[in-house]
Amino acid sequence: MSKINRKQDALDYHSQGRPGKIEVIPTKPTNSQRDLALAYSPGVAEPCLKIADHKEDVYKYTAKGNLVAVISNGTAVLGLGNIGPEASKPVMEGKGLLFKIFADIDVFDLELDATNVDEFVSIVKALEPTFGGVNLEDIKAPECFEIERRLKEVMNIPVMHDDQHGTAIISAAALLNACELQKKKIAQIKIVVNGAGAAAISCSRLYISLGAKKENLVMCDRSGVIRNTRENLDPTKAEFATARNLSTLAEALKDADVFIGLSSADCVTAEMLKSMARNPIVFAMANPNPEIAYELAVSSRKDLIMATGRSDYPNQVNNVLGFPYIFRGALDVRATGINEPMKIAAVRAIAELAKKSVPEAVNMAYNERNIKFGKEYIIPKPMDSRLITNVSMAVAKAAIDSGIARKIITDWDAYAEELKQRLGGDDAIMRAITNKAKSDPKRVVFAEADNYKILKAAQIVKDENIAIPILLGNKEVIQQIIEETALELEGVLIIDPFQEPERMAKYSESLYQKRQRKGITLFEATKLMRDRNYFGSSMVEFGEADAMISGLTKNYASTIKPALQIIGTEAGVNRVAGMYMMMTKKGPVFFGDTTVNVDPTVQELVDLTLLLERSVAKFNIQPRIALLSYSNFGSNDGVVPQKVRQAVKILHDKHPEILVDGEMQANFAISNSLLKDNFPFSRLAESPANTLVFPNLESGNIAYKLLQELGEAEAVGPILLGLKKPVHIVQLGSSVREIVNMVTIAVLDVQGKQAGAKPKRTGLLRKTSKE
Ligand SMILES: NC(=O)C1=CN([C@@H]2O[C@H](COP(=O)(O)OP(=O)(O)OC[C@H]3O[C@@H](n4cnc5c(N)ncnc54)[C@H](OP(=O)(O)O)[C@@H]3O)[C@@H](O)[C@H]2O)C=CC1
Ligand SMILES: CC(=O)C(=O)O
Ligand SMILES: [Mg+2]
Repeated sequence: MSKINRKQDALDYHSQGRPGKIEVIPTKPTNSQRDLALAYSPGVAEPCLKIADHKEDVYKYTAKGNLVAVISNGTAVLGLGNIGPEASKPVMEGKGLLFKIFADIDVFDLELDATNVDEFVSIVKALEPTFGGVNLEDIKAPECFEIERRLKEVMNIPVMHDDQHGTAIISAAALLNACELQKKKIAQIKIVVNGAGAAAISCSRLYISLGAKKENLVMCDRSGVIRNTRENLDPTKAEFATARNLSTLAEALKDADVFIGLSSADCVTAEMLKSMARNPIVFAMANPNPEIAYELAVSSRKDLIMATGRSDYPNQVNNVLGFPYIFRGALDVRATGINEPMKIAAVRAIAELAKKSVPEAVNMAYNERNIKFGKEYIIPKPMDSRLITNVSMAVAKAAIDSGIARKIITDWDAYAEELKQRLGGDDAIMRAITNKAKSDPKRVVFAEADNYKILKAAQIVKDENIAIPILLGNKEVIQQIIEETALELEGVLIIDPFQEPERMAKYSESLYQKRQRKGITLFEATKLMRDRNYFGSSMVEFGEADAMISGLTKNYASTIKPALQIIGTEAGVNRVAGMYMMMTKKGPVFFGDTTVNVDPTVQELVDLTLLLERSVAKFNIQPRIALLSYSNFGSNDGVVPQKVRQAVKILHDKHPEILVDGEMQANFAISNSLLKDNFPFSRLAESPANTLVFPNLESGNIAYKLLQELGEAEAVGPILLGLKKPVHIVQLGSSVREIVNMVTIAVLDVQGKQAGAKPKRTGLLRKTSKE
């Protein structure tokens, strides 16, 4: 069941919404007649003429310099074999996605119906005017060698067959580090390479150029050990044919120090590994499944270092660690190719990075306390944001030093900064937030667990280790949905309030104690407790869960009421509020209040601003707050501008340490220059606001919904602010992704509250002065 389910998830991931994984997005304004006249005819003729005069200007006026072609003919797709160009497209789109998120490189993936070498070479050669670089991918050996050699000869842009050189670079970095840890000298190690294709041949060549001895290397293909007595060997296999009297992989592995697998799944046994020399190194890199399963390998002996190509085990030796950064460095200096010094520089940079102390973000990303150089960390993790600076800069320097750069970098600090900036953006923050949640997952009770979307979200947060779900509802109904939809929620606690008389009584009594002077009798409290929002809130109140998620099937008011009655507000806060984190192209922007306070007074606006300020700071973001209206600093005298102006005055007087200003119009708040040019005195003149306080619920609510629906931003929220313990309410009809995001926020909220983060300032409160 589990496999079917995972497979279906992968299919859904690719097919849902816009099919596939990538799209093309314009980078210039396109909203007026003038824009179009510039973008296309007649304006476009001007850059055409410039480029016609001076070809190099193509880098100045077009996207060529940041555009890489990922090209395959589908003849060696992962370890799946010759499955054809169409079937290779998901992998190529996947590479496009990785190029973009890890190095901000744009990709067109091109799947060619061309297995003939001449035809393939002539098609790719003709593409040179379009691209800044070419990543050849999943093209089988031996054709791939000739294809790459010929293209490098005739093209003047970087061309790299990644299965050859990317794999060689990454695995060489890992091999150098593994040798160091196992106290082996590269010149002496006995290496067995299983596979004699694109990856295996290039890896072997690179190991030799780093000091390994060809006579110590034995290579195998499907027919076993490649011996120099074999007939009709193609020249690349012949290069590694051995004179030793060996025929099978099992024989070759006896007393070997290193196993390099670049072949196919499950062709190595535990017995074979047991026969290797002491402290062996095993890189089983076939994708998607390695030559020997990770668990089987590590249980075969204790002294080995084990790596695979997979992301779900330690030591992922996968070319994703290299290609984004190698091309980034090559493009940035407009290198004419990717040569040996650039490859060696990448090897060294990757190997060295693994020995440096790991930033907290990387520990968080992998939910580990202290990742450090050792047998289970021989190579950096793909989510390590230092890769872009360390590897790209090393590659760029090597290109300049070896004389193949057409653009010289002189200010390396500025280049490092530029590289870091490329990793910004909305996904980066959501990834960081998710990683923080994973570092210390919490128990989250789902009040509406008899709903497929909720169960699906529970499955995801469980699988991703974001939270420990607790499901509330009728057990049979929940089990039935789980079975019908093939979800995997074994071991997850399901609680049916009706089967919990003791809890019911305890919670009802507590509610009665809290509300007896507000019109609730014990009978009524018992009746209310049948509502799972009351029951779930009580679990949170009694510490039997850390947070509750609800609201998918009920309106906001009826979900928030139980939380307010049972849990109540933080000390000093007498009014909760709702905030959205809008993931915009300019980064995250926080909106408040979007869900609770209909028409706040001046003081309530002040309180709301303080609550938002504290909440945004918890995301490790310095809040830059604009109080919005339809007027700029007194330019209009309406009731709303006046209210906002007064709130700003109070904030400036009483909280001068907060970066807040207003009243101002929304475009002035978020523009880079409008405020500076027109109101240079503003406290926000230097850079745009990231937190927007709306004058009333209407405007906040309309603004976020418009942005969301127009596809301008993903909305994460509403994040309920001001409750003593975390209850978060998703919007009626939210998507699974939105629910998962909300759970992530809820876990973060628990972490913040449990860390004893005492409010620096109280939020929506009137008791500020007493605190
Ligand atoms: N982790 C990573 O980053 C990367 C991993 N890989 C993996 O490496 C593998 C090979 O890819 P690539 O070189 O591009 O493909 P190729 O098609 O060019 O080469 C495949 C080679 O593997 C050999 N082979 C296949 N099955 C076996 C087996 N059971 N025993 C011995 N040899 C076998 C083939 O032998 P024969 O010549 O007899 O047909 C051939 O030599 C794939 O699984 C791929 O996923 C590739 C690139 C990067
Ligand atoms: C990772 C990769 O490129 C492959 O397996 O082919
Ligand atoms: Mg590949």
